[in-house]
Amino acid sequence: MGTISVNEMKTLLHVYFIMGSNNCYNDPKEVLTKAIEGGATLFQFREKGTNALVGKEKVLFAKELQHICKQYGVPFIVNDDVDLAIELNADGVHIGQDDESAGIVRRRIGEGKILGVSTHHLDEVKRAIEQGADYVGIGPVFATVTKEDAKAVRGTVLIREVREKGLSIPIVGIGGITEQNAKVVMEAGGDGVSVITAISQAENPLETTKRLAEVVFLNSKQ
Ligand SMILES: Nc1nc(C(F)(F)F)ncc1COP(=O)(O)OP(=O)(O)O
Ligand SMILES: [Mg+2]
Repeated sequence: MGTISVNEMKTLLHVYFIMGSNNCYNDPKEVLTKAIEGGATLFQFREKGTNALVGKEKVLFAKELQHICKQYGVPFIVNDDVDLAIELNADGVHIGQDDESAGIVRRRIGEGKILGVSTHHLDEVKRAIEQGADYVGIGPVFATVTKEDAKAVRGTVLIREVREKGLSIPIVGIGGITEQNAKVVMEAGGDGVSVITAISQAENPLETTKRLAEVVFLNSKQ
């Protein structure tokens, strides 16, 4: 199987739920199930930070969430941990600027897997494209409560800049995104929004995801 098409990747990025065990008050398996039933189009397993699971517990937890994604046909992406992604035969990986280079990770996972890269400047976006990324995460768009070492809030400046340069790489915004502010990400040229807290700590993850999906759909360029 070759790399995913740009249009298919853009569709998958519409409502990109990201979660780890330490992002939830309630049962993470229940939260993920509700988010998918509410319309989440892609899931990223991001187990890191305070009280994150490690070792065998992390692998078992990842397998449980991967099983839920498989039941609903939602691709399962692993953050940072390329070895775990390969071990689980995950649908892809997401790496940051401090991880292995995108070129090396692309060679390790092969052409048929999804490769996402975090970017904060135009040169990082161009390098990600050259090295085989299927999408880029751009942020933090708004202040984030989740990522302890987040970079400066950038708004949608870089999303606009990438589009003004005529680059069609699929883009997902990240950082403090909610149903109230998701529209600006789409208007700037984003293909979707990635969300942790707004869904993982929602009173009703299904309804919250549904409303977020509606905002994205109404403002999607596709
Ligand atoms: N995890 C992410 N997912 C995305 C996605 F595009 F998928 F929305 N964009 C950005 C990040 C942040 O990635 P990174 O800079 O490595 O930090 P961390 O590993 O702490 O998440
Ligand atoms: Mg990372």
